[in-house]
Amino acid sequence: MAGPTEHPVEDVVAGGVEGWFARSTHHWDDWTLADLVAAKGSQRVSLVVPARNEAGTVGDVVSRVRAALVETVALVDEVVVIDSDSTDATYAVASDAGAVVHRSAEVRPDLGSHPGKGEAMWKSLFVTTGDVLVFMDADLLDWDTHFVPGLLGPLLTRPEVALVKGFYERPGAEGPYDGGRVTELVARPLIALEHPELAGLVQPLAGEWAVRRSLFEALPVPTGYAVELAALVDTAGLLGLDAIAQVDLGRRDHAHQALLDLGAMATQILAAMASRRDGAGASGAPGGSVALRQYRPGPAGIAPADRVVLVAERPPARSVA
Ligand SMILES: O=c1ccn([C@@H]2O[C@H](COP(=O)(O)OP(=O)(O)O[C@H]3O[C@H](CO)[C@@H](O)[C@H](O)[C@H]3O)[C@@H](O)[C@H]2O)c(=O)[nH]1
Ligand SMILES: O=C(O)[C@H](O)COP(=O)(O)O
Repeated sequence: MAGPTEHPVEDVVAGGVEGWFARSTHHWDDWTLADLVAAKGSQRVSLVVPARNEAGTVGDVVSRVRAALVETVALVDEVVVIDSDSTDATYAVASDAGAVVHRSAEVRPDLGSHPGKGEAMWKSLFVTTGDVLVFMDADLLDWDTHFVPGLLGPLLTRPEVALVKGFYERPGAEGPYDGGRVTELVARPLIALEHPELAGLVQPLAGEWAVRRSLFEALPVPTGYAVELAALVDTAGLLGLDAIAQVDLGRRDHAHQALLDLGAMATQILAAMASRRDGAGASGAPGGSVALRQYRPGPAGIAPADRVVLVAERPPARSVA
């Protein structure tokens, strides 16, 4: 039986997406390291790794990138871990591996502190020196250092590109290009409904992406997990779709969150898109939260489990004194 979405895709997705995909989709080995070091010139590159309780994996991420891209070739100028309120040994492990480590809450304490990945990324703008920032998750299990030069390729060689998104094969229950549960059930449907121009992005939620500082500091930044989709939507709105490119990075696997935790991530993404749709709060004051009621087994049967999901956004960093 045909499913409800099985119409010819050309009837549904604007033709512009196909053109963008053809123009703006690259492969990580389209450039050699020598090409990229030459194209980099005097620009500075910062690798930023937001990390919350990633003591088991962050050391490997830092030490491998440093060995391949800082010590062997001069492509990355600094490896900065933003410790996002970790309660484990993330700070010490990352520092021992050679990263410059900052606790998110201690960066610009005058601006206050919020929990969340987006907050850590926003705070990175105040402690990094790169003209280009490359973000990478700290919980990577199956990955390689070519992710970083791959993400830099379009930024260093195409002046019109301001944001580069990674994509990869990722082992999933539904096949290698299963985007992940929130990607398939929240992000892609939202893109279909509200931002069909972004439908060419293979992994819109990927944590591996690169951006020019001049762009990232002009964007409002959700403090939680909506930072990725918001950056895509806001970049396309500000600079147009051709400011975005994507790169096939090969294969990647990461640690998986529990379904109910992904419910909180989905809530943050839906809130950020609602604020953009309704024109309220895209650069709004911090402090917003939503009560998410979920259910778990309790001693007397099913029991509600309420969690407070933070949906605050930071204003563009360049608007902050
Ligand atoms: O409060 C937090 C939560 C997470 N992280 C770090 O952010 C990275 C990604 O977090 P994770 O919980 O592994 O995210 P995923 O479930 O894998 O979510 C995917 O989808 C999210 C929504 O787009 C992206 O933010 C992620 O990078 C992407 O991997 C990791 O290094 C975390 O340690 C923080 O720094 N602070
Ligand atoms: O990208 C996503 O959708 C989320 O990170 C969840 O991914 P997972 O289903 O592979 O855990």
